[in-house]
Amino acid sequence: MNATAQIEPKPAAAAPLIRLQNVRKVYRTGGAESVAVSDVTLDINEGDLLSVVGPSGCGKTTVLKILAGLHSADGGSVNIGDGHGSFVEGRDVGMVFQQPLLLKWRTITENVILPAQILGLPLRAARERARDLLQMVGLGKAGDKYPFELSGGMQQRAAIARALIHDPKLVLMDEPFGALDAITREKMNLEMLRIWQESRKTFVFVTHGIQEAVFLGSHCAVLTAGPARMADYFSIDLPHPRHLDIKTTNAFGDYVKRVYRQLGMD
Ligand SMILES: Nc1ncnc2c1ncn2[C@@H]1O[C@H](COP(=O)(O)OP(=O)(O)OP(=O)(O)O)[C@@H](O)[C@H]1O
Repeated sequence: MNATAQIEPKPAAAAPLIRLQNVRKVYRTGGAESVAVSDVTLDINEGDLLSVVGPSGCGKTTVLKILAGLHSADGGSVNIGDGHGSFVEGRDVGMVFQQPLLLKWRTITENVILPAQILGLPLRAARERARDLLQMVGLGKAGDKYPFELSGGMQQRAAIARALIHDPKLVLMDEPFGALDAITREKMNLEMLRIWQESRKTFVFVTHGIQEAVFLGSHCAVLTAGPARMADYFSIDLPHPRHLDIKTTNAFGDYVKRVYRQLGMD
């Protein structure tokens, strides 16, 4: 070996966008305490789609609220961004809820640009971006319509476009397809994967649906209730693009069984 050869330093692995370590949240009401989340530890890298799955009351929404900066944790640590003020919750988070929550007196475009207006971003650019986003979510012709003219699935697509209008780094989705019928929900799952890949954003997707969690996720966190804790966290190494027939494969079934096992349902 040449003694003068330079040894190139190994590039440092990129830091995760989000690091939760032993996160705990206790709600206190009327002198009573209830542990909503205990001991959640996970990393979310930029560009991941993390599914958070678990039964009602296991603390999924609480984890989202902590990520959104709406609640602080009572224990453990929450690190988002590089710690130098480059991540600002109001600006860098987009949210999608179970209901689309569109303002009925505004057109779809006017609904989509609302977060940009609230943040004081230039409106002309926001309108242009809204046009592109509506195209991306399959609503290219619906910008001038009002919410009542759209189906539930279309309204939820508009809500996804609205969550992306201010170009957030992180998109938090709380059971966004829970109110849709089964067939529309399957279609929205396919759309969701396409939107995730096109937008190149980091998504955290809360669901009760075990199959939905496995189908969508690049990673999956399983929370259990009573006591609320994180039971499992793993990456889902199923190939992309994912089509619905992947659900009939053994590999998909193995991930689903893993979640069932953690929830005591095997
Ligand atoms: N603001 C609050 N004050 C007191 N307790 C709360 C509050 N919010 C949630 N909880 C309790 O904390 C626990 C976790 O609630 P959370 O909403 O995070 O669960 P979840 O998994 O999202 O439930 P679901 O799937 O039904 O929406 C539940 O027992 C709930 O009753």
